[in-house]
Amino acid sequence: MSVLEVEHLTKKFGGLVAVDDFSFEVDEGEIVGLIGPNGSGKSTVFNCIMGIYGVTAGSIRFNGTDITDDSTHQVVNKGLSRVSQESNPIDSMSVAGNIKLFTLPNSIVSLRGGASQAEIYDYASRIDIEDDLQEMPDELPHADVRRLEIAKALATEPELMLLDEPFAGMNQAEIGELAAQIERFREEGMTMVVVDHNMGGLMELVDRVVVLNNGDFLASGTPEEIAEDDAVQEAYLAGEGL
Ligand SMILES: Nc1ncnc2c1ncn2[C@@H]1O[C@H](COP(=O)(O)OP(=O)(O)OP(=O)(O)O)[C@@H](O)[C@H]1O
Repeated sequence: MSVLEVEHLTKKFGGLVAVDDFSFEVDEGEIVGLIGPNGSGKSTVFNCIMGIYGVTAGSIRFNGTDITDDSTHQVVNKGLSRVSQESNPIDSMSVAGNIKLFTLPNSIVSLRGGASQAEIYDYASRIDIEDDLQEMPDELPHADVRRLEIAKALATEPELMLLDEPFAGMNQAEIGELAAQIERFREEGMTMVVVDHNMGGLMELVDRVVVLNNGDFLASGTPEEIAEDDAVQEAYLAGEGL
């Protein structure tokens, strides 16, 4: 069954068409790679799914329910979470505090709530930063700051996680470790869409790759098929290559 169905999605910024009648689906338990050259619309697709941008046209369904016009808060409550390209921890709060913030009820009148220490430890240990819980974010190495972003997303208990360039700035060993952790999330039952510029960290990880070019669907297939696809090669020729 499809967990996520994006149909004929279009997003315009003034006269600029960032996403142009783009459709794709994600099945339960899949890890799908969403790739495309710089500026092809990948992050905009994620922002539309998460209710951060209103869509110009098209529809988005999650577990069969229309979420096209939902707010971000509603989308997260339904079981979707996004790890953004930028890390934005609150530097005056510990790693544990940053994770807890994502578990607090979204209401100004709530005085209680949020995850217990044991739950926070559990979220952190799923991405191997449980030893960093008392650290401040600006004391952490880059890879752990990125892992904190993932822990924050895990803290909303997502069924489907959207990861925007999770491997950016990581060295080969860190990429391998993170890929193994993402694989573990799948074994725990999570479905994922991973955005990247190229196939680098994705080749071994994803079941299927969807390629965006100029905001439009270009190709879909296994990583091997996509690596050999002539249209994809051509789209990347002007850029950094696959
Ligand atoms: N908030 C915005 N306002 C205006 N234009 C935007 C906005 N967000 C994105 N765009 C434009 O939409 C197009 C798609 O951008 P987007 O960031 O989605 O691409 P991308 O594939 O994620 O790129 P990258 O790989 O470089 O992150 C680009 O031309 C970008 O300049």
